[in-house]
Amino acid sequence: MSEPIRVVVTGAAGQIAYSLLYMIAKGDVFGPDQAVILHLLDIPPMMEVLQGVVMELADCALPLLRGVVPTADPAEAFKDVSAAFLVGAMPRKQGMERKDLLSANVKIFKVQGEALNEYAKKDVKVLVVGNPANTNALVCSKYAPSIPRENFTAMTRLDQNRAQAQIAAKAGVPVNQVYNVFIWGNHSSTQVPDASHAKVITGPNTAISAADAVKNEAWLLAEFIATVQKRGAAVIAARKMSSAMSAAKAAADHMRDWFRGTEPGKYVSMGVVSDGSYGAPKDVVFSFPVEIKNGKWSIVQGLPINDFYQQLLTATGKELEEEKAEAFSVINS
Ligand SMILES: NC(=O)C1=CN([C@@H]2O[C@H](COP(=O)(O)OP(=O)(O)OC[C@H]3O[C@@H](n4cnc5c(N)ncnc54)[C@H](O)[C@@H]3O)[C@@H](O)[C@H]2O)C=CC1
Ligand SMILES: O=C([O-])CC(=O)C(=O)O
Repeated sequence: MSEPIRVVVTGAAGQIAYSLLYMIAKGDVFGPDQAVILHLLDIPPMMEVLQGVVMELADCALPLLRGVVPTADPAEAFKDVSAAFLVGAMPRKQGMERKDLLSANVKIFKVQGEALNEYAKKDVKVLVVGNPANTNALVCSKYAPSIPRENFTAMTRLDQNRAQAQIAAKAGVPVNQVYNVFIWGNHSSTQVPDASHAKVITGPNTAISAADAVKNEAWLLAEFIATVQKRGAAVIAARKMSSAMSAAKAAADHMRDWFRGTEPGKYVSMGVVSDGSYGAPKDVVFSFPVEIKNGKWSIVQGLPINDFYQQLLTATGKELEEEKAEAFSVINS
C-alpha cells in the first residue's frame, strides 16, 4: 500500500459530491491499493451540511479513507492535492442553457485556479465538472500558470457514457460491448456525439461498426445525436434537479482513466486545451478523443471526419470561442 494521496472535491456538500465521494473513498478511482485523504471544500453556509457528509463517510467504514478535511478555505482545501474534482458551482434549472451559468460561476474558477497555483502539487490533475465546464476549465488554467495547461480538463465523459448507453440499447448488447463512441467540442447542446468510429463487440475477437450493429444510419445521424445533446435537459425536466449519480460516475471514470490509463485502441472523451487538432479553435477547452498512458493524455490523430461532422465541429468550436470572450469580460467587469 503506497502513501495516501490528497484529493480535493469542491461543492462537497452538493448532490454530485454525495455520490462521488463514496466512489473515490472506496477505491473506484485511484485503485484498490491507493489510500486517500479527502479534502472537502464548500462555502461557509454549507458547513453544517458538510459535517453530515463527514459523518456518513466515517460510517461507511472504508479502509482506503485515511483522513477527511472539511473546509470553506480554498488554501486548506487545495494544499498538496494530487487530484482536484472541481464540482462546486451553481447548477442550471429547466429552460436554461449551461452557458447561462457563466456569470454566476466563472469567478469561482478564477479563485480556485489561483488557489491551485499557490497550494496544490505542481502535477495536480484537475477535472472541472461545474458548468459551463469547458470554459470554466480554461479560466482555471489561466489563473494557475505554474501548473501545466494539460493538467486542466473538463468533463464530457457523461456525454460519452450517455452515447455508449444509447448505442448499446439500440444494438441490444451490454454497454461494455460498445467502444470508441466519443464527444467533440463543448459540453453543451452543440456538442458532437460521434458514432462513426464506434464499434460493437460481437465475439471474443470480433467487432463490427456501430452502424452495422444498429442497422439504422438515419438514427445515428439524427435522433442519437439529439438525444445525447439534450440528455442533461431531459433529466432536469424529469427530476427537477440536474444529473448527479451519472455525473459522479462519469467524473470517477474520467479521473480513473487519467491516473490509470486507457486500453490500447480504446479512446475516451476529455475536454482539453485545444492545440488546433481537427480544425478546432486553439486555446479553448475542446473535447477530443484521447488515449492515456503513464498519466498523460494525447489526442487521437488521423481519424477521418466527413463534412457532416466537420460542420458540427465548426459550430461547437465557435460557441466555445464566444463563451471564452464572455467569460473574460465577466471576470474583467
Ligand atoms: N460536466 C458535466 O457533465 C456536469 C456538470 N454538472 C454541473 O456540476 C455543478 C454541480 O452540480 P450539483 O452537485 O448538482 O449542484 P449542487 O447545487 O447540488 O451542489 C453544488 C455545491 O457547490 C457549492 N459551491 C458553490 N460555490 C462554491 C465555491 N465557490 N466553492 C466551493 N463550493 C461551492 C454549493 O454550496 C453546493 O453545495 C453544476 O454547475 C452542474 O451544472 C452537473 C452534471 C454534469
Ligand atoms: O444538464 C445539466 O445542466 C447538467 C449537466 O451538465 C448534464 O447533465 O449533462
